[in-house]
Amino acid sequence: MSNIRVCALFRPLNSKEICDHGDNVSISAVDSDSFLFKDEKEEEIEFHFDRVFYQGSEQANIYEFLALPIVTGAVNGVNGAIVTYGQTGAGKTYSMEGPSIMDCDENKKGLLPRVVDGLFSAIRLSGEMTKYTINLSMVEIYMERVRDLFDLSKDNLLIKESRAQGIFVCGATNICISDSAEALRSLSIGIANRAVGETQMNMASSRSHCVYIFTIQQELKKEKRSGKVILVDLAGSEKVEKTGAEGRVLEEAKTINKSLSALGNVINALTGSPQGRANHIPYRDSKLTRILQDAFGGNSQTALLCCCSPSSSNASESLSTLRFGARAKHIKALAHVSLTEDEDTKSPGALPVIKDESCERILEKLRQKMKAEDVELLEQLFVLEGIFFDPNSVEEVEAAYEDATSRTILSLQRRVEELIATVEELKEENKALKSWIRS
Ligand SMILES: Nc1ncnc2c1ncn2[C@@H]1O[C@H](COP(=O)(O)OP(=O)(O)OP(=O)(O)O)[C@@H](O)[C@H]1O
Repeated sequence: MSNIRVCALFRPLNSKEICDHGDNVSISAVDSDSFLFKDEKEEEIEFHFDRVFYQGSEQANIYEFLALPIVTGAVNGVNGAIVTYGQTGAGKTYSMEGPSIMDCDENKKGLLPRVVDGLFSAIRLSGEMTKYTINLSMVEIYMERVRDLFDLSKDNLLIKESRAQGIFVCGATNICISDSAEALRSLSIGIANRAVGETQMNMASSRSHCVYIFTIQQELKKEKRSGKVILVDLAGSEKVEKTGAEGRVLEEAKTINKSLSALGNVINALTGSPQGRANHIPYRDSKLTRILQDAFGGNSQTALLCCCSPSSSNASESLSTLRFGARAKHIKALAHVSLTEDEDTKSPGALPVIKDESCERILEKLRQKMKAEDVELLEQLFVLEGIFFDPNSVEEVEAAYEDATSRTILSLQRRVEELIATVEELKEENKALKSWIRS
């Protein structure tokens, strides 16, 4: 069973599209989960998704189908991510925020305010015995730098991993929210800060990924659980580099392309894993995939909303968005509950025992396969790279080891190149000195 939901969304035609191309659309609906798409050569391709939201769909229906299961999961300790993908102007931010995060018509409210309401109503329904704490952080990824949207002075944050928190943005402001109104106020501050940062850097919001992280901790007697919902409004997926862009715009486009490709590669690796064998998943190839690691891996539920313009004038970009979504639909992963550190190490429950056994089994296999000094090197590299993780398989350990060693080899190669250059410079200097002495 696949625990990723992939939906396609077609926003209404806008006035420019109508003015330039009339009401020519590239899609014709078959039913609620499939449609025919006409590409630029007028060839028809049939697409199937978990659900298709055609023009005029209700925001409430998108939330209920795509996000509600993730909200319910997060309140029960299962991580989840909701990602909007598509070209600039395709409706990603509208789907996420609605026309405005505050003061918005109830029907038009986007996923974010609905997720907030959903979290608090799930908590209300769960009874008074359980104590919940919800924290919110908001970061933006621009040119592979992670910036805190609650504190713009923190503009190059690191992504780390710990047993207790899983993947987290180190040093990001975490706001404890106690009700929907407070959450919306905080979100609107983050969104306003994003606009301030854009002006400061002369950058458009469509060129950065915006990441909203809700962490939900629950405590019942001595039992603690934690789940999180990550919402990502991705940068525009359009192929800017083909338009002859140069300078910073080209650099931005390359960086966005790289991170979206990394997202695609992670999806491919998850999709292409042969049964029963853990593939190496290249989460570390971009900040985006690293932040999403525990939302795309085993412990997660994922939702991808592929936003498209219905206009035939945008057929090429819409096709690439739909292909991305179609590929993602094959992700297979098993959701399970996150236990906090206390429970992880102290509880006599089944999971920690399984983990200990599997760790011991992995170490034993490594000892058989590798020399003692290699195992030691592996440990040192993990400390150097700040890798703390719970290996689920020998393959995972080996993949991380390969990652760390290839980066070390790369940096050693660079050092050797630098030294060769220095030797060449010294030789030249030596030659010059010798001829100066002779003359
Ligand atoms: N479902 C929708 N219903 C009505 N209008 C919409 C819808 N989706 C998008 N729009 C309108 O289309 C325009 C572009 O949408 P939006 O800003 O969400 O695009 P985007 O994909 O987030 O672009 P960017 O990458 O530039 O941030 C907005 O003016 C928005 O109001």
